[in-house]
Amino acid sequence: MATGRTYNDAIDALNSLQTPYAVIEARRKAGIRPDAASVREMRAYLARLGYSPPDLDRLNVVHVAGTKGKGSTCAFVDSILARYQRNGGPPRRVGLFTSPHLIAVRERIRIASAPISEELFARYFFEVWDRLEQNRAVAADMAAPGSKPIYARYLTLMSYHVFLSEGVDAAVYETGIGGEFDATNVVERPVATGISSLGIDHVFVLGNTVDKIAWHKAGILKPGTPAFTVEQVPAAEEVLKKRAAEKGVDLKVLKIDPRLAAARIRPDAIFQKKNATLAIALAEAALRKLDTSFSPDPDALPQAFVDGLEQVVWRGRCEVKDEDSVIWHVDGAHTVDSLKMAARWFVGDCAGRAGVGPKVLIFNQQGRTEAVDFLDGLCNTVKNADPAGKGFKHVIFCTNVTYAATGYKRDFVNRQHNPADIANMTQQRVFAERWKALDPSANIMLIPSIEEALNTARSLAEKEGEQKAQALITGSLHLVGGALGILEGADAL
Ligand SMILES: Nc1ncnc2c1ncn2[C@@H]1O[C@H](COP(=O)(O)OP(=O)(O)OP(=O)(O)O)[C@@H](O)[C@H]1O
Ligand SMILES: [Mg+2]
Ligand SMILES: [Mg+2]
Repeated sequence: MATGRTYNDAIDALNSLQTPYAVIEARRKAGIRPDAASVREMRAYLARLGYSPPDLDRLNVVHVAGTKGKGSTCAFVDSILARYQRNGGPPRRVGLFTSPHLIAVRERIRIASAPISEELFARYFFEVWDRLEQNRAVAADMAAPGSKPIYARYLTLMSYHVFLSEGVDAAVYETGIGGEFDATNVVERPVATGISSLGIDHVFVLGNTVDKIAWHKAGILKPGTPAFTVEQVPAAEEVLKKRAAEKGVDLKVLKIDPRLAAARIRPDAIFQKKNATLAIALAEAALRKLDTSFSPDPDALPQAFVDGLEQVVWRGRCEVKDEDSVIWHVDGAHTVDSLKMAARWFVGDCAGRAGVGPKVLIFNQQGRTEAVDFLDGLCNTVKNADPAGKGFKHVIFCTNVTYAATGYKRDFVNRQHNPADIANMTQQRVFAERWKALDPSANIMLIPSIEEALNTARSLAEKEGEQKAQALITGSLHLVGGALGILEGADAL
């Protein structure tokens, strides 16, 4: 481990906690999946830090699981609570914990909607590090003494320390993977729980059908805590209801909130209305607990709610950046369903602009072999929306390596993928093959880094046209974060 104690040192130390590719592969082959031991382990680390699960009650946690829309829902809740507080109500300080990060690791831990500073991150990171070292013997029966939790668990643990130390009294938590065995599931008495849209993702860990996946997500439901979800496919809804009943939880399945008619949410799409509906219910449940004078109006949203929904900032999702030669459409979708949403949003936005130039796709997804099946919906949605049936003119498959010359930005170092696959662009070749079958007329390119992919799209646009090219960057939040970092300067947050 590095001897310094700067933010960069903290990120290097954190990266050393990533499970290496070889270990992941060995586990996968042996069929080892996370189980109840992971939450036990989190409790042990919490004890080494000097906390017990009841201490987390001070955070008044709003806990969100789901396949898609978790982060968006959490950002809405955070934004609503922030506006409510500015109007003079509680909470005093709102914390937000999300994953993954887009541009810098510290985005995952926010206070008052802003990522904690590099200084604060470094300080708390090493406080956690030292306490874990000093208290190796504590709860040694629940986690190996001397060990540190893996990356995502470390950040979860650290977030509790940050929020408790900084006087946060309402904290919105996005689960990492699943729910039942997720690191965030050490919280025992959240003030509200929510399950956003369910679909297929993380099949190795969670299972390959939506009912198995629903089982995991329902693991965050807690007796005595108000629980909400949005309308789901029947197989998922059935499991959620069954598990809720087993726990004695009254799970409310929400239809799109009619009060949303008063708020202009972006994008104006059903999926986002579902996220907003869930967020409203969660914020209302949290405020009932935090503010005895709060009582929801069934007919209208308070202004703070409307403002919170309209002014939320949730980067990397349905973003447009208008440059001289290219209009960049940026969205971090990375499942079959969400990529269809992203494609629909892209064609809708292009259709709303005068004089649309050639369409360019920049796509990547690393480490998931099933990602090749993401392409069909993406390709067809764009082709079908065009009166002449034309799809993307240029299709660029790149890696998630940020820069051509210097490689990964520190915050994006990822030891969980096979380095040989990245060097050989193995996955990108499979994508190219599939796209050729889907749309033989497309100009398909393999480009080794995000920086070069953006430059290629720009120079194609400059060479070809009077009209601006329309580029869609999607498939991976790492790709999108890297691209935004380059488009805005590396420290843009
Ligand atoms: N309810 C939804 N249903 C389907 N797609 C959605 C939904 N909400 C958001 N999306 C799409 O998924 C992308 C990611 O959204 P968000 O960050 O809210 O999800 P998430 O659940 O936090 O995902 P992850 O943590 O796995 O990246 C968005 O850019 C959008 O394209
Ligand atoms: Mg996910
Ligand atoms: Mg997320």
